[in-house]
This record gives sequence, structure tokens and C-alpha cells, in this order.
Amino acid sequence: MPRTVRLAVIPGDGIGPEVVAEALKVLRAAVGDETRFEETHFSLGAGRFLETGDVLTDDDLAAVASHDAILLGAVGGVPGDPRLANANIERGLLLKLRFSLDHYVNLRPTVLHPGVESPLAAPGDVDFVVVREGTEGPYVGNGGAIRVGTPAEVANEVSVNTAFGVERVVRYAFAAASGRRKKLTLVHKTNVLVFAGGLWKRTVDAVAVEFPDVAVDYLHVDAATIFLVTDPARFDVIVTDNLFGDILTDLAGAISGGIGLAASGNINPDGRFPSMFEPVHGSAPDIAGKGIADPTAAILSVALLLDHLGLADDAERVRGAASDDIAGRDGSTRSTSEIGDAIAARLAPAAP
Ligand SMILES: NC(=O)C1=CN([C@@H]2O[C@H](COP(=O)(O)OP(=O)(O)OC[C@H]3O[C@@H](n4cnc5c(N)ncnc54)[C@H](O)[C@@H]3O)[C@@H](O)[C@H]2O)C=CC1
Ligand SMILES: CC(C)CC(=O)C(=O)O
Ligand SMILES: [Mg+2]
Repeated sequence: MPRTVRLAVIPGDGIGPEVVAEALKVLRAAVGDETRFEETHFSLGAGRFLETGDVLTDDDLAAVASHDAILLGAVGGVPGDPRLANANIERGLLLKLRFSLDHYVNLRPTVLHPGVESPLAAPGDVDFVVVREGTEGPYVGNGGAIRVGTPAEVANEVSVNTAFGVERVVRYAFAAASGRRKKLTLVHKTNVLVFAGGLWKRTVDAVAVEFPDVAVDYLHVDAATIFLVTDPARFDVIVTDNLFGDILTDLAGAISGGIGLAASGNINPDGRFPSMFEPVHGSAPDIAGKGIADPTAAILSVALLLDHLGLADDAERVRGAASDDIAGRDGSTRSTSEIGDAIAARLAPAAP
């Protein structure tokens, strides 16, 4: 009897549906007969909002939450589109999913694949994971503004950091480092953000006692951007808050061959809620509909999904096929579906 995995698929906006189609192609080619993915496709995003006025209803959320895992493309329209001014798709949909489903680990691995040209002069070994906190920080919507639109406007956006929230993600990061090269770098801005930074630093110091095999380092976020460019090999696992992690992982994508290769998982490690896998990039309205988006980030996100489901062999095969494809890229332009087809073909069983 094959295992059935109920997969919620949220293609989203812009290039989201284009890259998700390729990711699903690869997923279907990767898994053996012993696993069956039952897909439910959800029409959510800016497009859906413009049609119906809904962003994410309680029914939508409950339906998505009833699945075993989620694959998401990207959501969001053209920045500045006045029709979306009151929608706040990113907060009302993407962050609502992450918060409601308690995705407190936002896992973003960065590898410089063989054959990829990095813009760095001396990239060295680029192989690190950013463990970004996913449910707190400045993204929780704890803010407000007064006298909006006047010269006397005051706007606040408060970063929320709880001992509970920081400790659980820090613990996850230590465990991840322990299973890798045993180095954890906390990135924050403790010299200025003394309250939040103090909590993060004290938590790392306290949890470190339980992981004596893991070397602990600390960098202010501004210095971390320098070292990501000048010496990325110094990083193994980075743990950081929601905002810093968001910014650092776009940079991580850029130094490792481009945002089109950067995968991520929004993980609920407790398994109480389905985890969600998505490329790091957004809906890229500037290239949407042209068939030129790189689907590799979405495909590598499928590998993270398979890992999460305990299908490590299938995950490794997807990574291997993607890596082989990447290594063979010669600078000629292939379409989104040509790349997906080529990676899926590497996974197809050999003809007898
Ligand atoms: N997880 C999500 O759903 C995210 C959604 N967004 C939303 O996406 C929309 C666009 O945001 P941007 O700031 O422009 O970020 P973006 O990541 O969509 O695009 C930044 C640049 O990277 C390029 N790019 C992105 N993905 C690519 C791919 N797979 N292949 C080749 N090139 C790629 C784009 O063409 C663009 O030049 C906005 O509405 C934003 O709020 C942004 C980031 C994450
Ligand atoms: C809505 C944003 C937080 C999405 C984003 O940029 C990200 O998660 O990387
Ligand atoms: Mg981002």
C-alpha cells in the first residue's frame, strides 16, 4: 500500500505558477511507487484578490492546514499597484500562513553548486544554512501610524522577540550545526538593538552549554554582509531574526549563482502543522509570463520538502539531478519548462 502525502499547492502570482509547474514535474518524476502525492491546488494571491476581494479566508486557511505539506510558488503583485494597496498580500497571505502554521524555522540553505559562476572574486567553499526565525521579529504587524500623510506622521513597526520563540529556533540551529560542520554564527545588531539583541545573545550563550561540540561566533548584521561577500566559507549555520534573515538570504542567493537557485522551507519542527516549501524569490513581475524564470529554486525546495517527509533518498536524487543540470549550464538561455524537463528527465528510470 503506497503512502499517500496530501500536498497543498499554492502557485501564487507572477512566475510562481511557472516555477511550481516545473517543481511538480520533478516531484512526480522523483518519487517511487511507494509514495503517492495527492495534490490540491489553491488559487491564492494577488490575482485571486483582484477577482474576489479575498486574500486568505478562515476556510482557505483550514483547508490548507489540513494537508501534510505545502508547496508555494510566490505571491505578490507588481510593487506599487494601487489596486493592491489595501490587500497586503504578503502579510495577509504569506505571513499569515507562516504564523498560523507556526513555521518558526525558516530554513535557507546556500550552496555554490559546481559549475556555477559566483560574482565573488574568491568564493571558496560556499555551503551554509541560514536558520531564520519565522514567526516573530518586525514582521508580526505590531505597529501603527498617526497623522498619516501629513508632515507630522509618526510610524512604528515593533520587533517582537519572545524568550520562547528565540529559544526554540536557537535550539534548532544548534542541532543543525551539530549535524554539520559544528559552527553556529548568531547574526544580530546587539550594539544598537540592545533589548532584542540581548535576548538573542543570552539565549545562544545558554543553549551553547548543551552543545559543547558547536563553536559559537557572533557578527553584527552589517559585518555579516561583508563576510558573506569576502569570506562565505566562514559560515556553517547562521541563526538570526526574521528581518535580518530575509535580507541575508537574498544576498546568499546572489553570491551562490542567483536568486533563481535559492530554496527554502518554512518548517514547523513539532509536526503539529504542515510545513511549507518555496523558493526564496518573489513573484518577479518583471519577467512573469515570459517563460524565462529559473525554476531551480522551486525544484530544490521540493528536495527540502522530501527531506522533511523523511524521503531523504528521493531528496538527494532531486538535488543530484538539479546539481548535474546546473553544472552543465553553458550560459545559453533555456526556458523555464526546458530546465524543468531536463531535471525531471535525469530522474526518470532508465529504459530497460
Ligand atoms: N515568498 C514570496 O512569495 C515573496 C514575494 N515577494 C513579492 O514578489 C513581488 C516582486 O518582488 P521583488 O522585490 O521584485 O523580488 P523578486 O524576488 O520577485 O525579484 C527580484 C529580482 O530577481 C529576479 N528573479 C526572481 N526570481 C527569479 C527566478 N526564479 N529566475 C530568474 N530571475 C528571478 C526578478 O526578475 C527580479 O529582477 C512583490 O510583490 C513582493 O512583495 C517578494 C519576495 C518573496
Ligand atoms: C513577505 C516577505 C517576508 C517575503 C520574503 O521576502 C521572504 O520571505 O523572503
Ligand atoms: Mg525575501
